[in-house]
Amino acid sequence: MTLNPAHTALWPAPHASGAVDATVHVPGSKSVTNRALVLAALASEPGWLRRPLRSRDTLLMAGALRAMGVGIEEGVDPYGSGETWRVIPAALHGPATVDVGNAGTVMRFLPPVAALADGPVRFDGDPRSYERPLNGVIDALRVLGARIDDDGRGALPLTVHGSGGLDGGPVSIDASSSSQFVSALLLSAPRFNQGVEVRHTGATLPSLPHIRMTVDMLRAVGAQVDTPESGGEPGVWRVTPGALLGRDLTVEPDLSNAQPFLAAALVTGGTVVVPDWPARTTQPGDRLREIFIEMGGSCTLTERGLTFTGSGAVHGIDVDLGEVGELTPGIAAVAALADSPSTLRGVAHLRLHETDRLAALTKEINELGGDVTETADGLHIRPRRLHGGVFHTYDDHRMATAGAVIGLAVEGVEIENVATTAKTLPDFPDLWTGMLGD
Ligand SMILES: O=C(O)C1=C[C@@H](OP(=O)(O)O)[C@@H](O)[C@H](O)C1
Ligand SMILES: C=C(OP(=O)(O)O)C(=O)O
Repeated sequence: MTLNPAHTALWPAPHASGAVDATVHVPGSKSVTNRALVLAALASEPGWLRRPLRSRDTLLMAGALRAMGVGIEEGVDPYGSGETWRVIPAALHGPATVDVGNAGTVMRFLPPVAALADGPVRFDGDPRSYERPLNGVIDALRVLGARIDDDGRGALPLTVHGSGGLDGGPVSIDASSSSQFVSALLLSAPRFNQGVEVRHTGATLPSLPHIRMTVDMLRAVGAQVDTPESGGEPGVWRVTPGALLGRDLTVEPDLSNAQPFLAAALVTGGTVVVPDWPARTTQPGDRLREIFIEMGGSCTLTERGLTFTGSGAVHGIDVDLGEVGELTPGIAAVAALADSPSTLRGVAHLRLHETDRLAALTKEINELGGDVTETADGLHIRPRRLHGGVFHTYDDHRMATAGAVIGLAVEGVEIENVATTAKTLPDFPDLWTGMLGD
């Protein structure tokens, strides 16, 4: 076996010589881009995405929809709003093959779309994608009328034998391992004959803001959705069948990808401005305005964007991150540099993300001299004086950006496979050195 040099290469994480002072234009949200692509593909007329994220996860989503017959024309808006994709819906069909990579959004959101296609759609992906839970989607689709061939593990690889439509109706699922099970069923449901009623039966439900994002985006394209928050039963979402509109949507910056840059301001006592930070959003990254303030920063949100400033002091935090799990690696990195211990709770499901993030953060921070222990549902982090060394990333974009944050404060940190940031932020190394003025 030959090793891919990109995966073994070490990237010397830049050490900050002083307080950062930068404006960072953060590319579009992965979660918004991939939902918008699915909804536009299922609409009854063409739609546009402005400033979509162009990264591995979103290109996989676009490629998969194209394989099922959808037209996606990539272009640049002549009037200056940047990259624009035109999505032209079509009758969905197999045979098709979908490479999900290791994108949760692709592996979960597309099997319901494939059930609406006419013909077989084969799903495969990176080795890690075989280990990520998909049972909630597979079992639910079978209840709703789909035929699926899998190997019985409730995971990839699998083939959805689409018959050009799906009955839909009521279904119960345990989405405690991923909110994406709920989002997946809701996104395609306007096209199911009876819509859907999804009832979550598990004890916990992670990443609620991402389910709200699904509901908001469905409503924005004309779907009727009843939710627990709109007076419905707790743990139950209903989508009425109906045609979806083609819309012109400008994608917000990815606030979870803004995290390492805000963290840079926090740990160096500097200032980072993120233009176009939305005044109102369902993105979980918006919670950083509270969390990083509690950890020592301050911020103002104006028409210019978010201005985040570190005070020079970094404090530990005791916080439940269940709703905003994808922020955990970046918060753990800051916590390792703080002046007091931290407890991060509510994120047991991170063991099933891109990698086992709780194990990976514990091992990598401890190998730099840290003192992190795993708990049943999170991490306990006692800050120690850290030293340089290799920070392994396990093909996890957020491990790479977390390591870069530590590298700002600790000399001699080298990130293995920084190229893995291409999953959601291919420009990361350039944006990072640009922020530091190199
Ligand atoms: O729906 C989405 O866009 C996402 C939902 C969350 O997944 P989980 O609920 O599986 O954590 C989040 O962690 C992921 O990065 C994106
Ligand atoms: C968990 C994540 O991604 P995915 O969409 O692959 O689940 C993430 O981006 O942190």
